[in-house]
Amino acid sequence: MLVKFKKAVPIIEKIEKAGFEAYFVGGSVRDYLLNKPIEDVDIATSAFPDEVKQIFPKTIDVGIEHGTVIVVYEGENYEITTFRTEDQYVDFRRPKEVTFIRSLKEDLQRRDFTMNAIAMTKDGELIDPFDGQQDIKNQIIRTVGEPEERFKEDALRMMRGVRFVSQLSFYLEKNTYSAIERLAPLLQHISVERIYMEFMKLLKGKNCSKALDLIAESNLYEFLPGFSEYREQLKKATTYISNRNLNEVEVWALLLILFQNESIEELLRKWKMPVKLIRKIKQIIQAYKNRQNESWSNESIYLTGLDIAIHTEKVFCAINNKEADTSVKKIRQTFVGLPIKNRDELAVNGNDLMKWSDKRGGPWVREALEKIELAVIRGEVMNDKEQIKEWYST
Ligand SMILES: Nc1ccn([C@@H]2O[C@H](COP(=O)(O)OP(=O)(O)OP(=O)(O)O)[C@@H](O)[C@H]2O)c(=O)n1
Ligand SMILES: [Mg+2]
Repeated sequence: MLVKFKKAVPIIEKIEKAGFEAYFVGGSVRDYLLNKPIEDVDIATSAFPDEVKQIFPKTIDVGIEHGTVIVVYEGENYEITTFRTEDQYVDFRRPKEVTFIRSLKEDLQRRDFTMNAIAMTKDGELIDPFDGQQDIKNQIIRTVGEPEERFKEDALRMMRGVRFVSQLSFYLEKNTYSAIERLAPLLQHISVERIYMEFMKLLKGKNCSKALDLIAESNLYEFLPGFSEYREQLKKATTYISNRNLNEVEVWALLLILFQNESIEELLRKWKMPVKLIRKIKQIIQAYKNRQNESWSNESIYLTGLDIAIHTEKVFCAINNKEADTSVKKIRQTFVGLPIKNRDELAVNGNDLMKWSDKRGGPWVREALEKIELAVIRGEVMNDKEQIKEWYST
């Protein structure tokens, strides 16, 4: 068993000693069976939250109403969630209230996909009433029971389904997929924050192209903020992205370039994307426009910045069906060879200029510095105080 599970075994033992059941469940068991690195281990138990709190000296309340208590054990936090059913769903979202139950089987039954509905005992024995292992082996994403029921309980699960296609390169089982086609409009009931989180995970997955294609083919795209008019562009994007290894920022930029949307800012704000990320994507799109007109120069790489220049080149190559490695390497080399990497590295400053010309400060200082900066970058003058002085005064 993995160290991460082993370290948590004493927790399960303590719960069992108190007369309850407890198991490893969810994504950690799935990823373990897939031989993927696991993140946090989740534990499900028949003990109710109050009972869990009585067993452990150090706990944190995070979502008692959902049955989740964090147990702090040997410096680590563990989420312990009481077995529950969620039969009073309202509005196709996760319910406000849940019913706690004592049966593992019933808890597994309300989970989204068979691969996520496998429990593991502290001895590593698997409890798998819905044949999740078989589906993992066949690379199939299948809902537990009726897809309609599972998606109506929580419509975000449709996005989770395509997100797993991207992360795992698995296939959506036929009925699961056709339910997504039918029920896609239910996504309207889900908060943007939750959709955003799933979509970002999707964009980071290695099979992102396929997942975006499914989003375009099913009707999910219509219910992604600002995407409803862009089905064709989305389809096109999937062909550009395929086998390109673009990261999530690059895919966002590529999508927006294809959308040719006037107000990128507005569209991304609908997603509640962090402003820093919005700015970065906008920079890439701006640099892409320049890149369409001329190839990279010392000056344009310097002004764009290495990071943005590389993102831009990768997007440019994807859209123009060019191999990216060589040109990205060239951008790096050019950047390394630049005499200065930013204005602070310039051998002169505003004070020098004022001294030389015996003039008082003003907007001219900035303008002059910018001129010198570009001359240095273009190699017209060395980044050396004396040489700049000479160049400047002639
Ligand atoms: N809408 C949801 C979200 C979660 N789950 C269940 O809760 C588990 C844990 O949820 P979460 O951590 O959100 O997802 P993971 O499947 O663990 O995926 P990740 O690796 O991204 O955490 C899932 O495996 C699944 O059994 C569910 O049934 N329906
Ligand atoms: Mg998880």
